[in-house]
Amino acid sequence: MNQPNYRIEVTGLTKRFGPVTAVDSLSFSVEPGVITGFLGPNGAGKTTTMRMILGLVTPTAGTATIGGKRYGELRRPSEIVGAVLDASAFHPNHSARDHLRIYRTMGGHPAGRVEELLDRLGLAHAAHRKTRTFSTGMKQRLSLATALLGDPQVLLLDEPSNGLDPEGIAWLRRFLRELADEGRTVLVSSHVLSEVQQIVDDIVMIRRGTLVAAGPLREMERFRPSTVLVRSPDAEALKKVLLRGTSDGVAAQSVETGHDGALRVQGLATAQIADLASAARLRVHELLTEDTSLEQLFFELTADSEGDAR
Ligand SMILES: Nc1ncnc2c1ncn2[C@@H]1O[C@H](COP(=O)(O)OP(=O)(O)OP(=O)(O)O)[C@@H](O)[C@H]1O
Repeated sequence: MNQPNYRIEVTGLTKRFGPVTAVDSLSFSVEPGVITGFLGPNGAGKTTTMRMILGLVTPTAGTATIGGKRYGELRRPSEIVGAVLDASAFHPNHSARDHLRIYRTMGGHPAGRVEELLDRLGLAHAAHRKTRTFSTGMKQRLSLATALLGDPQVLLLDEPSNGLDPEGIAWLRRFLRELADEGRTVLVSSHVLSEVQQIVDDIVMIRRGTLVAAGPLREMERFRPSTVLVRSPDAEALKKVLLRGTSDGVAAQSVETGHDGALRVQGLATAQIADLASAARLRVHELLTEDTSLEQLFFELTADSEGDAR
């Protein structure tokens, strides 16, 4: 069978709300079969982008397509795209089963879907309970069940890990993995990298509405400069030597002197530092590589966007 490729393609997407540019010439794609994390601090433009993909907000410029079509051009869109933008939007006096039945009927989905999804989402035991008694984790599950009623190939989830405890996050990870393994396109937004780091394969990172980085999470390693900590009684002389480097151009990109007098060197490996020190007859008492954590990298790459007026 020829299964269409439901890739999400965002091209030059821009949204201005009066003087505020929420999304600015943003381009990226999201592939089927993997989980993609859509990352950026609060206010970076994630929700606005997702709403444009879903046809809920009209772009000022650019396009967002799913399987090559804009949302508005999709036939029976709820069978192609499922979304959770607000995981608490339930009638408080409806039971989980009532809620799903209403949405199943509205969407014209098969009758068996409600029980099947209650089961799959681990909600069968709570199906009769009113949603106002639900925990955050149960609400997330019910939202996911609602989004999956049409058995969509594409899933867009806005901050699904918000408020989940570690067990809830582990459950979400397993569940989204199953969906991706079934060949679905899964886009998950978050403003906390550490919450989705264990969940996602690819990332799209934005800052102030523009793209910062995109690609497999493991390739983020190359954006992760390691710093070498150097302790030396000859620190000031060593700093000059490291910045000057070798005659064939191997030199430190930066050397900072910390409060403790230790040097923090970027752009040179420990062996290169040791060799340069030795050639200059300078003493080294300690050499230590410090890896930037991904969380720190995320913070650095997306810094200064929070609360900015744009
Ligand atoms: N309807 C609107 N009218 C005016 N400004 C808006 C509107 N919607 C969003 N914005 C602004 O656009 C920017 C991006 O907001 P958006 O909600 O898309 O960011 P986000 O990355 O999803 O952040 P959060 O994680 O806080 O939801 C913010 O400055 C926000 O105040």
